[in-house]
Amino acid sequence: MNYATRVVDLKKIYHLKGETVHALRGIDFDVPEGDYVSIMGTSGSGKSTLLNMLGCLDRPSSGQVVLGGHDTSKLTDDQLSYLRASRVGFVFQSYNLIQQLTVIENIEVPLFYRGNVTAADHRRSRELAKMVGLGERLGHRPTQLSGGQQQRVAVARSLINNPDYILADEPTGNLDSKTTEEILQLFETLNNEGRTIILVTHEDDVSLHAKRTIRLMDGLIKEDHPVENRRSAMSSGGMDTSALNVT
Ligand SMILES: Nc1ncnc2c1ncn2[C@@H]1O[C@H](COP(=O)(O)OP(=O)(O)OP(=O)(O)O)[C@@H](O)[C@H]1O
Repeated sequence: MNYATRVVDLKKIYHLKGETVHALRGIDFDVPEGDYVSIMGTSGSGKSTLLNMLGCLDRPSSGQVVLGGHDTSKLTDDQLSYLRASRVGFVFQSYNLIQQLTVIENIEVPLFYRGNVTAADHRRSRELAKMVGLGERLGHRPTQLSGGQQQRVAVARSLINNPDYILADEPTGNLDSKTTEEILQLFETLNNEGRTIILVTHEDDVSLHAKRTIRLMDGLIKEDHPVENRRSAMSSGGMDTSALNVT
């Protein structure tokens, strides 16, 4: 089996003003390619800390996160940044779009970290915009878009580098229920096309759309199980996914 990532005895200790916080106390799990995992847990259970490790935003105190064959704890800052930019697609609760840039420019932002942007890249960003239903709004700026549309831009941006997985942090936290369903439908379509998704959420309703739930408690995994009675957000009609180019 191929794995998008493997997490081995992951520990994270923070030192703050003479205090030691054991945020992660020995976490083990694998994410096979094509999985759709929701990470849940009460406030302070370690979700953000784990997300930071999976997103190569921080390093473990001990243990491993293996991504693309690399143990991230062994990489230099530059290597870690490169891995982050090339192998992880991020979707955040607050979209994190650049207000001065258009839809198409926002989708292309991750390419600038990689270096040259080719004509093929421009074609792909247009196709991704179309795939998320924004083909007619390429020149709009974030303030001219609804919350759901902004999150669609963020999803398209997360895919521009053909990442190993999408890491979504409360991606529907700012959206109403109808728009939440639309974004979850988009994730479901992407997962059906083979994309691996790791999603952090507080909401049971959202986690029921994933294939599997990992529940953290006090820095440890309390539960890791397939989702029973999985919900589908798919409605008739579907979506144009021809730009996804899943490999
Ligand atoms: N930079 C830091 N320095 C010191 N302690 C930290 C730091 N970041 C997190 N912690 C502590 O680590 C523990 C886990 O925090 P974390 O933010 O990962 O939890 P969480 O599950 O994401 O919570 P929430 O749902 O409230 O965001 C908490 O006790 C928190 O106070």
